[in-house]
Amino acid sequence: MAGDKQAETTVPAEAREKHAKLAEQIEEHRFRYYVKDAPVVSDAEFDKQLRALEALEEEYPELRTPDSPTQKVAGAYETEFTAVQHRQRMLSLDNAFDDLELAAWAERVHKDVGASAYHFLCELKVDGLAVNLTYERGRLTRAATRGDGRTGEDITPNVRTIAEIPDRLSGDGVPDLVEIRGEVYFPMEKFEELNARLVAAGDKPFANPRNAAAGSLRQKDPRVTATRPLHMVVHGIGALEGFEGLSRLSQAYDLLKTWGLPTSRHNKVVGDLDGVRAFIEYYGENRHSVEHEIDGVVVKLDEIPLQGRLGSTSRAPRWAIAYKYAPEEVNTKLVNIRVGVGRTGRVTPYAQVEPVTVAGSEVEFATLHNQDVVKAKGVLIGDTVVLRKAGDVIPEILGPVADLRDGSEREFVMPAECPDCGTPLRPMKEGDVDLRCPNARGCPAQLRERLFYLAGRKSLDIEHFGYVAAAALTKPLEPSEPPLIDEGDLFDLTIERLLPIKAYVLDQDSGLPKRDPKTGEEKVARVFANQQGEAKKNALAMLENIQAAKERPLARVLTGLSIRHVGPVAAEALAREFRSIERIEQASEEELAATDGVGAIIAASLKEWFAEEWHQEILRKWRAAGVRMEEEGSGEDEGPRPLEGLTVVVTGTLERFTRDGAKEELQTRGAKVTGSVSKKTSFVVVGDNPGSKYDKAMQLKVPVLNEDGFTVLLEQGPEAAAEVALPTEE
Ligand SMILES: NC(=O)c1ccc[n+]([C@@H]2O[C@H](COP(=O)([O-])OP(=O)(O)OC[C@H]3O[C@@H](n4cnc5c(N)ncnc54)[C@H](O)[C@@H]3O)[C@@H](O)[C@H]2O)c1
Ligand SMILES: [Zn+2]
Repeated sequence: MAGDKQAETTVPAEAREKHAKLAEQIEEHRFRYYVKDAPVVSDAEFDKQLRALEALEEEYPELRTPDSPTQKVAGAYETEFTAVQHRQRMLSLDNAFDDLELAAWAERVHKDVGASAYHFLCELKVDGLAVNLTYERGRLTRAATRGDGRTGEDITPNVRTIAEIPDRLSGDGVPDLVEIRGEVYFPMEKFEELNARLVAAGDKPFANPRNAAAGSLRQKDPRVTATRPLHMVVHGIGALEGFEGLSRLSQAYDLLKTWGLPTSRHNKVVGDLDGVRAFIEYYGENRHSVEHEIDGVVVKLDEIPLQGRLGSTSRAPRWAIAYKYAPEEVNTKLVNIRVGVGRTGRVTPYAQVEPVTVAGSEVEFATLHNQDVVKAKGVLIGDTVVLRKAGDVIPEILGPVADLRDGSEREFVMPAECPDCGTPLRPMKEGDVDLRCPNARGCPAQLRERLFYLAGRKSLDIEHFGYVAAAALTKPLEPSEPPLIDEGDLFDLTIERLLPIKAYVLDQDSGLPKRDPKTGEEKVARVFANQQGEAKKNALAMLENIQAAKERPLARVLTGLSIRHVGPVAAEALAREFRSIERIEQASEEELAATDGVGAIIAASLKEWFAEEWHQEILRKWRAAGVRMEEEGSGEDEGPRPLEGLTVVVTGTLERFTRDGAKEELQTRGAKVTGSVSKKTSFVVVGDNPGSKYDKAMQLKVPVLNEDGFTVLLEQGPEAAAEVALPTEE
């Protein structure tokens, strides 16, 4: 405050207390994280606390004492491992949470570097734990954790169990002594398996893969570590003796690779900050195509002599910065595990959590797949859990924060009966993990999901026919008889039947009634009529759109029948090959299975579907209502099919046709289009940059057509095309 000059020297007691409390909390979290490998708050929450402490010290610099958590590399604890000294200190990294902070760092570097030319080395920030490997005369003599940066824990026997880490360096120029720094990580795809094993053995599961890496490596018995699929990536060099002339870190990595060390294939040297930004953006979008979890990007000055000139603070080098991505993991409470009924009757548990915001959206539900997955994850109802939302992917629960349990948590029990219709659940086939409600016709939930799918984009695409309508038509509160007991009467719906309907307004994600945010009551609405009892515009539009949907192509109608395994792609294949529902029904299982893009499982499923009497009834009603049951132009008035019997491959870029366009031209003339060249191929059509298919055609002496030849094939047929085929060499 302006007039309060004197107060600046003394820190208010309140701030001092707040500082002490925060510092203590942070130390506690670090202990749980680095020693117990079981943090109780998310990294984002931890980072927030640390930033709050920094802000406090910014305001009252007196509080920034050397033993403040902001000034230290975390991790000086008494543990079960022998303490060992690092030859050179292992530092932490300063963070940038946005482009401004990144640019400010680059600005400082630019100033400090002076007139020298320099480059940025971009690396991925691997989410694991840091290790220091000492090699003497090429032999691994010691491995240690980071600890407080000077003293770490001796984990040599544990590290020796990691296959990727060489016991002996190979190749030329191996130095007398070198400290290799890197990150040990646990692959995401093995994580659930590990937790399943731990839970089965009565042990505590890990909350996320980073804790699994740390917990697996820091085992007293290295034989346990040996059973864990740990990996490592190198990200630095400490002490180095008997080796001269390293000028660039990127080149040093190349050298380490020749010695047999696991370096990263994702590193990139760039000339300026825009290059760094492009790298950050690229991996922001492709975060999950990397073999390990990443929580950011580390940008380093590549020139080693310049690194030396910039030096380090007490906890981090000035020549590097960690750019952190938005966190994808949060901790929240698992309020309940519910079960939902899908379109094919599959009953799946899903998690209901205390609503949290993660990766930019509010999450209240997360998938749990099936009852075995719930067990494997080791989560209990009432647990604090780690929830992960990666990009557009459906949110999932990673694992429980077992250390926060108070005994009130309870295990999830899969219900024995369908939550919607009460029918006893059972697996479809013996040995299936998934349970199903076998009441396919009468289960209102299954019908609701089928109708919603049928009205959706992939099928009949009926505008104004959404989830709420699907629910209202299948399980209204009033009248007691629903207008639809299966799909059969869909096209005969009238506005008179819709007007009296009152129903819950359902939420599409959970299938639960939405609640009024003020009263908390479940929302009930007259779905199709306004307050005067007249038809809503949307209701009339929906009915109109239902009528229009009768004209949709055969493949879409087929998709809308919700035949198991028959999605849009299989439906396309069936429509193309058989051209009417009747012919699909009459085809033998072998004929169906032999169709490109169909196969035995779909063939069997089709046979099963047609065998149901109520399915036949749906087809009869739809046919009577005028729904398209045949491909346009099929049957009697089918156009000429001059390319019937030919198999054609299209490869490379054509000028006058898109790939799909070329395919369609061929298919409407009766040719079969496939993706690979064999002896049975009649023609290969090649555009620019045709690649290996062209070579294959040459090898097998299959006639090859260029774009002009392709036009001849379409317009004049196979004989004329054969005349203009390109000469096969030799
Ligand atoms: N949840 C909790 O309770 C809790 C407690 C303590 C710490 N943490 C988390 O741990 C992290 C803080 O730990 P920190 O101080 O070690 O800092 P940091 O993890 O932010 O950065 C330093 C570390 O990054 C690692 N790293 C990964 N890839 C690297 C690369 N390519 N080049 C260089 N280093 C690389 C190194 O091990 C290095 O020690 C934060 O993410 C924090 O949220 C969480
Ligand atoms: Zn049911």
